[in-house]
Amino acid sequence: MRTFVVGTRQSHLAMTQTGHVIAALESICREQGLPYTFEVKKIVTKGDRILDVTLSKVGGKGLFVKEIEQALMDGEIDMAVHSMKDVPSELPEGFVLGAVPEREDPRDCLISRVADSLDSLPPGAKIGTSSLRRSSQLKAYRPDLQVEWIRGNIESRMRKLETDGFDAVILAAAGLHRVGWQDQITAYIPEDISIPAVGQGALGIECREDDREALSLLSRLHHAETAQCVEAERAFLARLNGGCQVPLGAYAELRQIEGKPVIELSGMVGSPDGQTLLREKQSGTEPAKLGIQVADKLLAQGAAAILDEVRGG
Ligand SMILES: NCc1[nH]cc(CCC(=O)O)c1CC(=O)O
Repeated sequence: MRTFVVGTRQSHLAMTQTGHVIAALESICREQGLPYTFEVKKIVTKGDRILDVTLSKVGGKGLFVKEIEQALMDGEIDMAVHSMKDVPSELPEGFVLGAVPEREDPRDCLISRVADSLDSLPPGAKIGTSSLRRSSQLKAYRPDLQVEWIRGNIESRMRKLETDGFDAVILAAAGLHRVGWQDQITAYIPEDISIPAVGQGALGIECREDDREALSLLSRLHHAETAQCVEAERAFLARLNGGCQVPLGAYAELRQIEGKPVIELSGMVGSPDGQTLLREKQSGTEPAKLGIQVADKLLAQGAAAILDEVRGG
C-alpha cells in the first residue's frame, strides 16, 4: 500500500489534466489489483505568478516546471502531470517521464463570435494570441490580420474575447477539450496552416528516476506511438535550442507506409510578423535523428538568424 502524491499547477486546466491522469491510474490499479491510492497537491510556479507579464520578455525555459521538480526532489510529491508543451527539451538529472499518455487533438483552434473560420474573418480582424509561433503562421496566412498579445489561462483568454474587442482568439484544442469546452471551438486550424507547438496535446508524467514503483505503474499508461512522435518533436526543439517562447513549431505523426510505421515530422521557424516562414517536412524511423534532420534543414535555410533576432530583441 502506497499513496502517490501527484503535484499539479493550480490552473483549471492543470487540475483537470491531473484529475484525468489520476482517474486513469486508479482504474489501472483496480483492474490489476495494485495497492495504490492517490492524492493531489497544488504547487504555485513562477510562470503562474507572472501571468500578467509578457512571458517572452521574462524568458527562462521551464518557467512552469522548476518548482514542481523541486517538490519532486524533496519528496513532497511523487509524480507531476505536465503539458508536454511546457516541459523543456531536457529534463534535469534525476527525473524522467514515466509516461506519455495518448495524445489529444494537437491542433490550434479559432474561437470567434464574428466568423465561422479563419478564412471568413473580416479584413484586419483583431486576433488574440500569446504565441510567437501562432502569430508568425497566422500573419503569413492572412497578412491583413492584426495580431495582439493576450495572456492568461484559458478562462481569462475566453473572457478577453468578449471584453477586449477581439474578433477571435487562438488556443490549443486539447486544452479546451480537456476542460469540456469543445463546444466553444469555432474552427480547427489545419496543421499545414498552423504547425502546432512541440508536444501540443500531449501530457507527460514526471517522476524520480529511482522510484521503481512509480515507473512500473506509469509504464502502464504510456503510449509508445505518442512518445515516439513527441520525441522527434523534442529532438527538433533541442537542436534549435528552443524554449516555449520562440517562434517555432513541430508536429509528428505516425503513418503506415507499405505496412511499416514511419514518423512524418513537419517543423517551422518564422518571424513573429509572418514575413519569413520556413517549413520543412521529412519522414524517418528514428525519432531523435529525424528531429535533428528537420532542424538542420531549417538551419540551412537561415532559421538561426530568425531565432537570434527574437532572443536578442
Ligand atoms: N502554454 C499554455 C498551455 N499549455 C498547454 C496548453 C493546452 C493543452 C496542450 O497543448 O496540451 C496551453 C494553453 C494553450 O496554448 O492554449
